[in-house]
Amino acid sequence: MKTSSARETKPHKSSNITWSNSIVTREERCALNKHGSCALWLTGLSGSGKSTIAFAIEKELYRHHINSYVLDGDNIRHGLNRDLAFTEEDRAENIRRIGEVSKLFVDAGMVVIAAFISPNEGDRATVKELFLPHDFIEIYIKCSLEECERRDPKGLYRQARNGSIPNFTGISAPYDVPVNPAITIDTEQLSVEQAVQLVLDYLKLRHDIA
Ligand SMILES: Nc1ncnc2c1ncn2[C@@H]1O[C@H](COP(=O)(O)OS(=O)(=O)O)[C@@H](OP(=O)(O)O)[C@H]1O
Ligand SMILES: Nc1ncnc2c1ncn2[C@@H]1O[C@H](COP(=O)(O)OP(=O)(O)O)[C@@H](O)[C@H]1O
Repeated sequence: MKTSSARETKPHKSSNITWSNSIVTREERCALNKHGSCALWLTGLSGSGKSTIAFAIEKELYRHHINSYVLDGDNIRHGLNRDLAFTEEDRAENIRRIGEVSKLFVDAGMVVIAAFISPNEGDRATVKELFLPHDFIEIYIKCSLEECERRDPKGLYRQARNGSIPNFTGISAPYDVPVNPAITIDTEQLSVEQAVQLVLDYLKLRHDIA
């Protein structure tokens, strides 16, 4: 396991700044929404099924009148994180920023679904520390490299294998398998519907969401 973490990558540069408290609390926002808030953090190889499952969870939560929003790696890299590439440092910064954005969503009273490869255990642990323990739910989207490569939905593995994409996770860049995820979804064994049900069942245990 590598030792770098998102926090080490970006030190706090600002000085002379204070914190302004809002008058409306998270609890009041949740009361207005009629449900609690949390972060579902999906991690896994490219092609493992993160986006597919994230959007399916969002749809199911919507059906249950639960306000949720997907932050998806590819999409976020078109905007907020368009300045970042796939070096170890840029991935750490990518994950740090998404951790902070996810924290804002949770404070806003929503269920945020973050779907990022987030390959580094240290970076994921740093994000986890931003949250109260039960507000951060790490979900390992498990799928063998062989199957991800067979699916190759965007043709990226083929390009990584022929050398036209450097630092490709699983091929030429590492992926740290989560040590103790709250939920493991093996997409070689479970359908998308079963995966969504697993997450919804987990959320039911909290009593305030699903
Ligand atoms: N070098 C390299 N390695 C891995 N992935 C790559 C790379 N280059 C481009 N892509 C595409 O970027 C998507 C992953 O972005 P993430 O922000 O989730 O990556 S990371 O968490 O910062 O590692 C990933 O999307 P998913 O397939 O949905 O995981 C790819 O489409
Ligand atoms: N059980 C499953 N769960 C999720 N995706 C699956 C499953 N079985 C097959 N797939 C397919 O695998 C691919 C996963 O792609 P995607 O969701 O973009 O993954 P990621 O976001 O991890 O790169 C899709 O083409 C999807 O249809």
